[in-house]
Amino acid sequence: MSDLLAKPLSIPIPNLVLGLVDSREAAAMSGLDLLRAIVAQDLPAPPMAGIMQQWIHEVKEGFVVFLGNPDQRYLNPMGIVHGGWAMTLLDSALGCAVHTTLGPGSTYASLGTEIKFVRPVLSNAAQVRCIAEVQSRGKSIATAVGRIADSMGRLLATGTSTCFIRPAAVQAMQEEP
Ligand SMILES: CC(C)(COP(=O)(O)OP(=O)(O)OC[C@H]1O[C@@H](n2cnc3c(N)ncnc32)[C@H](O)[C@@H]1OP(=O)(O)O)[C@@H](O)C(=O)NCCC(=O)NCCSC(=O)Cc1ccccc1
Repeated sequence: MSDLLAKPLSIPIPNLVLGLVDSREAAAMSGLDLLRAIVAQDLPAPPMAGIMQQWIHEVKEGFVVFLGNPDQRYLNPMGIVHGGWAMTLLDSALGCAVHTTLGPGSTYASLGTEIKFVRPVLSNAAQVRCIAEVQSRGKSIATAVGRIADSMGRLLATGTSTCFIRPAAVQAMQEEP
């Protein structure tokens, strides 16, 4: 994890195609395949990727890398990037790390995400990177850990998330009329 965070960043923002994946199409794919398709831009990134300037960059089972471009739109009255921006980045990355472990038809939701702000995110920080990994995966609960670093590899924040997983069979029953 630390090696990746130490790499300097110069990755341009992709020309994100924003939208929602059709729910039936999404349900037919594993979480890993769905997220890979979004990274490859074969499927659209969610609308919030454009609003927050945060997007998924790399994905493998139990592991994701998100990138984000903090800019002046996210400043709080104290002139640093609002903590919610970093929280959103971590919550997305931690949730997506868990999503990579799901089979077709399963769904998940974050139950709680905790963040520690180590250094302020500055709007001239160029680009930040968030790396998240699944720590444990049970039948219904998964935990993931992650960290955000700036373009110089300095640690900005750390976080953990607990996610609730709804297996495909249970999800299908809930969707029955
Ligand atoms: C400062 C402290 C809280 C304590 O740190 P300590 O343990 O005593 O350590 P230290 O003082 O050494 O500082 C560590 C490093 O940080 C650097 N640095 C610090 N300040 C600045 C600066 N201004 N600009 C640039 N850099 C700064 C400092 O140089 C050092 O860097 P270095 O190691 O030399 O390279 C630190 O943990 C921190 O900033 N955390 C992030 C908190 C955060 O961002 N929270 C979320 C946003 S709040 C929010 O949105 C809520 C809200 C909404 C609406 C309205 C109002 C509020």
